[in-house]
Amino acid sequence: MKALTSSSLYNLKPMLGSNQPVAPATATARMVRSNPLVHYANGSDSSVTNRSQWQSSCAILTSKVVSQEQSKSSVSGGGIDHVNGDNGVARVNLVPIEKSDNNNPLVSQSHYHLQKPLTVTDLSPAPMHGSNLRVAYQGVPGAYSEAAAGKAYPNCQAVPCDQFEVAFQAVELWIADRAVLPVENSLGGSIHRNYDLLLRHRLHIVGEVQLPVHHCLLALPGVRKEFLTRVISHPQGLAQCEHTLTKLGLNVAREAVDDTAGAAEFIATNNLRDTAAIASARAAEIYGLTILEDGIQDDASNVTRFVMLAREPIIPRTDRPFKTSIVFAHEKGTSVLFKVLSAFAFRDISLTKIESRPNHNRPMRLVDDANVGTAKHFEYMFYIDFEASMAEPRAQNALSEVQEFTSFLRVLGSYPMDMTPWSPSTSTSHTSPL
Ligand SMILES: O=C(O)C(=O)Cc1ccccc1
Repeated sequence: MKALTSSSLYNLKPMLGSNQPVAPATATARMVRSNPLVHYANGSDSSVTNRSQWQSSCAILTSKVVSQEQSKSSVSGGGIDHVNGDNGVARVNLVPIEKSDNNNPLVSQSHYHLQKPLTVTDLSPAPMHGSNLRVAYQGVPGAYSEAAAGKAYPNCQAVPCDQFEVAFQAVELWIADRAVLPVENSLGGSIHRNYDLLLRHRLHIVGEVQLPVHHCLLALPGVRKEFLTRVISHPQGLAQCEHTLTKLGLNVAREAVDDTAGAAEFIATNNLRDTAAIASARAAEIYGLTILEDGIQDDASNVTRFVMLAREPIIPRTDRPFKTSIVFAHEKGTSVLFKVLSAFAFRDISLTKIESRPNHNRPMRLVDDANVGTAKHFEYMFYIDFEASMAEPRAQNALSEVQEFTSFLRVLGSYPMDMTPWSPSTSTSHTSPL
């Protein structure tokens, strides 16, 4: 059960030329088969491929920030995905191939199929129901991100990756179709490192999932709490159970690892009888651990929000509630934030999130004062989520206005809101995908 690593991606890179539309699927098939895949039943994906209209409105709003990186990715990200549905990476081959010999057993049927001319049907975007969609997540089977992938795309193949960076690259290199990324938690707030990743890469948010997170304390069979000298988990897992661990008398060392299920796997693989993991009940099942304590999160309504990322944006719609995520920075100036907020308030657009984060590219603003010295202020990036679709004129107008006050503005995505009825977490919610 090996997760994708940056070195396994590196080995694939030479095969993934931008003018070789078939290569990614070949690489994927090989990679995916050697990796644990999780198949889910049913589901739907509203991804679309006819996106020229939406891209042009996106382009207006992001024209200030088109980077080299983006132009590169739009070259390799275009092509076949546009004509043949979101998952149809290898169904057509735009490179002319000589007609094959049908009687020749060496020529496979699927190869022959690639030579058929395009038809009108090929040009209409195929509805995407999540089937065969490869969703990259950080962690190993049993991780919450895997459950989030299953909730968003119930029919998907979840592709484990050893780091978030690798999950992003898996999508960029066509090894996966989506990446799933936890971005905030009801207890711990925003997961800032992941917001930074969103900015460093050019993937688009195409969906969100709110997942009730129900943590368990797991150990090898026969191990009792008194034996424990250490608890390991993802930093979010440790933070979300801090008080409960203390209440349970577990004043033992806490150690952070890359993901919750990875912690469970680590204990099982190394036969550690002095260590427990904070992870899901599903992780206990997969790695043969027992549940010492069930539901150890400090707050029963512990929810994590995940976003789904793709190479291309989806076309925003108005027939269901949409959310839009943006990030912006502004040159120094008074009341910019007030003006930005009023652009939404005047149009009755509700904000669901606003957050600032020091700007890595321009961390400091120095203000000289001859008499006193040099004042130093952090420069900030602002992240805003608002409840409107970019297909709505009020959202387009608000962003045009925001653009006037800002030096940098990027639409991270306009996507359907997760409207599933809310229920507190239960241990069964993680024994199988939702
Ligand atoms: O480590 C995991 O399982 C994750 O998916 C990240 C995470 C950790 C704790 C709560 C929510 C998500």
